[in-house]
Amino acid sequence: MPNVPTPHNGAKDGEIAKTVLMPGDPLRAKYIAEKYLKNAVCFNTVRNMLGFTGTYQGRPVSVMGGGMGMPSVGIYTYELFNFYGVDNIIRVGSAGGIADGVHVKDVVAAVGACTDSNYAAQYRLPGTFAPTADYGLLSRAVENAKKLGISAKVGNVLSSDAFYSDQEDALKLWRKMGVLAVEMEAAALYMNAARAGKHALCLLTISDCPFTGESLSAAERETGFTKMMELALSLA
Ligand SMILES: O=P(O)(O)O[C@H]1O[C@H](CO)[C@@H](O)[C@H]1O
Ligand SMILES: O=c1cc[nH]c(=O)[nH]1
Repeated sequence: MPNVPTPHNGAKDGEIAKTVLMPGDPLRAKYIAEKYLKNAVCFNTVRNMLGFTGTYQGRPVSVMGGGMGMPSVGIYTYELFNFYGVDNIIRVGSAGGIADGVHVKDVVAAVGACTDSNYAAQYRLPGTFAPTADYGLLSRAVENAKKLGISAKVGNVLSSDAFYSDQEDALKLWRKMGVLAVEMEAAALYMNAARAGKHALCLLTISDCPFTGESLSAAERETGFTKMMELALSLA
């Protein structure tokens, strides 16, 4: 591959598996590699955006941080899909629960990702693009969740550009549209996958609920998402 390594990823051709799990936090990537992967080898330390390849139940899988927000995840996923030959990226993120009945530690699978971002403008479409999960990955995630005894909530999420928004009522408006949770990357991941003809899925664990004040600590966010991680690994 003439484009690798890249300015953001030190991996050489062949060092990254066809399926990549992608948390925002590179330390969550390290945690997943150490806890679940056999013979994990670190392929990237550029900007401390750690990436590892190993095997899970005998199958090759990589895990790499993607950073926070759509510009960051947009760079890493673009390079993985287009320069490293990756076929599947499964985001394993944290999110704020906004719909009634969504609580901390719940697992959410994002069918679609609404967004307040302008990321799609680059495609110059004559309308509005609907960023969606890959149906094959999503349907397998739903099946595997049942087998693993995980009650995943499946629905729409919001990928927002602002964690701290000046628009106080924004989340109430998305909630009226049935949106389950808010995070900051799925829409760009789904758009990059669509444009590259590849596959993506966003799995989330609810870390806080802005309307009720429920919240997990930073340590629980780094390590406490085992159900989601095992579900994502089952898709590799
Ligand atoms: O836990 P991660 O995967 O980083 O996801 C969520 O957490 C960050 C904000 O705290 C944003 O990146 C948001 O999408
Ligand atoms: O993006 C995020 C992630 C967690 N919680 C939120 O409220 N927003």
